[in-house]
Amino acid sequence: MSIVQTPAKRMTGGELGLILVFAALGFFSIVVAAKAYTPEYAFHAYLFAAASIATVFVIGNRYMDRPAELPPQTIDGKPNYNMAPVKVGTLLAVFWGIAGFLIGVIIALQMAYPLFNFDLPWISFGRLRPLHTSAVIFAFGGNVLIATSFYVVQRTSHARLAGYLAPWFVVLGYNFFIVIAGTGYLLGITQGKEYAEPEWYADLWLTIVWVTYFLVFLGTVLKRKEPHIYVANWFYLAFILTIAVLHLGNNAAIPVSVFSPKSYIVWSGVQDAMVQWWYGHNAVGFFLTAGFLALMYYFIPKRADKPVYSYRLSIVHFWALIFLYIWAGPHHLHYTALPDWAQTLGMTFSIMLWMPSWGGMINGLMTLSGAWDKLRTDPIIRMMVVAVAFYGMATFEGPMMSVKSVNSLSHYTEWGIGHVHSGALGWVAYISFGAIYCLIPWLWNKREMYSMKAIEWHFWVSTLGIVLYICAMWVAGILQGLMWRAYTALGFLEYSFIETVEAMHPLYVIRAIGGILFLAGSLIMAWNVFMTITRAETVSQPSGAALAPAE
Ligand code: HEM
Ligand code: HEM
Ligand SMILES: [Cu+2]
Repeated sequence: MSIVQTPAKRMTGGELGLILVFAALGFFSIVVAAKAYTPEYAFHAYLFAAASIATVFVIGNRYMDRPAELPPQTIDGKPNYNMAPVKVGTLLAVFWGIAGFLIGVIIALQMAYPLFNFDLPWISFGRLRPLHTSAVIFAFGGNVLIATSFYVVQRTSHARLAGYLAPWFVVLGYNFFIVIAGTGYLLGITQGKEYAEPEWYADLWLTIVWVTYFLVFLGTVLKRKEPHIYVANWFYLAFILTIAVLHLGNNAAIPVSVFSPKSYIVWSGVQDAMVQWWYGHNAVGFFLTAGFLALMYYFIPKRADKPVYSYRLSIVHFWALIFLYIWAGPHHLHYTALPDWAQTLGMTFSIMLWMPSWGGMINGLMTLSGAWDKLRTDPIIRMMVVAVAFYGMATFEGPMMSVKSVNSLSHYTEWGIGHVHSGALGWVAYISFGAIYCLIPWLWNKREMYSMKAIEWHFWVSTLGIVLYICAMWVAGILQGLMWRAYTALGFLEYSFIETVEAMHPLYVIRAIGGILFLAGSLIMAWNVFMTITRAETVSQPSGAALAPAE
């Protein structure tokens, strides 16, 4: 009789540690819930408690079910990639995208027809607006960035994602932050800082998740089998690191009590405004720009099967972009109490920022040189190239709007909203859609997306939506700005405020129609994603992954 020796199964330090930490957090949350000052805060404490207890059980079950050995780093000499967190992140991105666009459509309708506020505080414009911005930027954009970064860093490093539970903690912990933030807005919990609305406890949680994200990403880069760190990874690293610094600086707040959701920011007066827009502007620069440039640098060359146009240009524009963005924040505070020199500094750096921005655009577009026909034949490439073109447009418009005399017209008007959405819909969402269309077949081992025809439809329907949206907002913005500053011969204001509001109405209706088209396009994408995963033809070697990476 022979005895087969199996290694004894042991809990890893991470499993045991997380079980203990979450058990403690669950207990602590119940205490906080019981003593909370407000029912809304108690609700959040219960959510923390429920999520903590669930996590303890999930980790325990996972430990019971798993073999004694952890998954190997390589199988037959090939890296054993960890794609499950990437899959979940990608699907969550599709889900949150639709949720965020839908809320965008609702607030667009509310601006055209105030009736849509239904006299309910929870869904009034003031609460839904931050829900929209957070859903599209942090929930949709954030999941796209986390999922693609975990995919790209593994493939370009030829290494399995660092950590065993850590990648799951990042994906699920981040999405828990989104739930706390979003439900908080509906219940009226906010610290009132644009794009940084969540209160202190949500911010603390995000800090822990984000540091883990940084460690997982960096750990994977350090394990790499490739001598080079591929350019997309520099952009991801800049994004992760800078967002951490911005988040800490702009949320330096002291809570009233651990039993209260309310906190007070340590900065005061115009310093607070300056820190807020140092944060806000660089959230655009590092979340909505650097992060998505990483997508551009991986998915366009990969899909087009071409190397990046210029390696040198990518280095130059990377460092220039990082150096210049950090100083441009004051362009959000023109003609305020901020010292004049700071405003001029912000304006100057914004104008300089045009160059490295277009450096990136040129590098993205020219990657297609010699393969321009793909624009006609491949709707996925077309979507990504249009995204880069919109990036170029938004980064031309931005420097222009940062010039004080232009800003005196554009500030406070819908022009800003037009600028935001040419960047957001045209650049951020389109490059994300392109990446999702590439990723889904690669992750689920399919030859292609289920329906190319549906991608064509998505492209054209949403392009029409974007054009309606941003043209309406440009007209609205300039009209608004000119009406506000029009004087009569006697020096009185030519228009009462309500007249300017009335003039906006048709343009708001057009914007809402544009938004509905954009939302419709994303629903087509969701259907296509579902059909690809469930119905499309499976291949043993997914087409995209077989190509040599474009290092
Ligand atoms: C169906 C698509 C969308 C619609 C209908 C929509 C609609 C709106 C509306 C009505 C506002 C408020 C405007 C105002 O207060 O005057 C807004 C603000 C905003 N949206 Fe969207 N949106 C959409 C998609 C997106 C996406 C994909 C992003 C980002 C990736 C985005 C980012 C923002 C931001 C950052 C603001 C705040 C702008 C500011 O304060 O200057 N939106 N959106
Ligand atoms: C060189 C690049 C850019 C520069 C210099 C720039 C400059 C500006 C300026 C001057 C404003 C108006 C500030 C005000 O009057 O309140 C603004 C607003 C904004 N921009 Fe840009 N922009 C750039 C690129 C982008 C891109 C690519 C995006 C999106 C992906 C974007 C998103 C936004 C957002 C969200 C706001 C609204 C902030 C708010 O809530 O008030 N920007 N930008
Ligand atoms: Cu800015």
